[in-house]
Amino acid sequence: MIQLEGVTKRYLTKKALDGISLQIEPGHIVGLIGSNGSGKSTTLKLIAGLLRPTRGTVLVDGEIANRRICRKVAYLSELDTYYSFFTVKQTVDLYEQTFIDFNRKKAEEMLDFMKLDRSQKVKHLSKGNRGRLKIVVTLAREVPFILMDEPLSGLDPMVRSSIIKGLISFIDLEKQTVILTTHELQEIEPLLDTVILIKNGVILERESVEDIRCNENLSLVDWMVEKYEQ
Ligand SMILES: Nc1ncnc2c1ncn2[C@@H]1O[C@H](COP(=O)(O)OP(=O)(O)OP(=O)(O)O)[C@@H](O)[C@H]1O
Repeated sequence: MIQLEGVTKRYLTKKALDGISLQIEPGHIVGLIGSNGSGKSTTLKLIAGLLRPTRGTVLVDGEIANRRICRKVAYLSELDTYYSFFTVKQTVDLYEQTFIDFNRKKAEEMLDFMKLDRSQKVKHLSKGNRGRLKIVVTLAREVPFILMDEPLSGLDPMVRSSIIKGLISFIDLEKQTVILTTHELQEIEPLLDTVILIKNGVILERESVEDIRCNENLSLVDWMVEKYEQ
């Protein structure tokens, strides 16, 4: 389980998160949504143990989230963090050597699914294909928590839906919890079961996607706009 209790994060004078509390139970796919600068990436980095809260606590399975939490958490950064002179295969090799939980067979299946050329250098990949590679190496890790910051960024609209459908088959919801941030609400809607809406570092709402669709009869985009305007 992921627990944030009264978490504030300041960057020098900027308050990115303002006393948020949040609990995410295992086996969910949660979307963190909100406008630019609302605090989504900061929340993921805190759970990944890459940042420390200014105030409050962040627990992953009861453990304080610090750098060692990467044993339990796979994190897909919004930035390109790979060695550009490595090939796709060498990048996957590096991940396999770094993480004992890395499932090479799953990675190979995903490389095929993503239609990635194993011999191509990362620096020669298109932005969309670099995005696919990030998804492969993140989801090939068999860890209880998967955090993805803008996993659809750079993917063209024609492939987003099919990649999202593929993602579902590579996630084991019996054992894994996924939290992702995205602005591609329309495409991501079928993947999510819960959304958490952030505005100015504060959680505005948390709701099940099914309730938004069936009870409120709204798309995710319309729901977000409505809540933001209130
Ligand atoms: N390293 C940093 N130093 C100073 N301010 C930062 C830093 N990182 C983020 N911020 C600020 O903190 C706030 C929250 O940023 P964050 O990246 O978490 O937002 P976000 O919701 O992920 O935005 P986006 O949708 O644009 O990716 C923003 O105002 C941002 O400018």
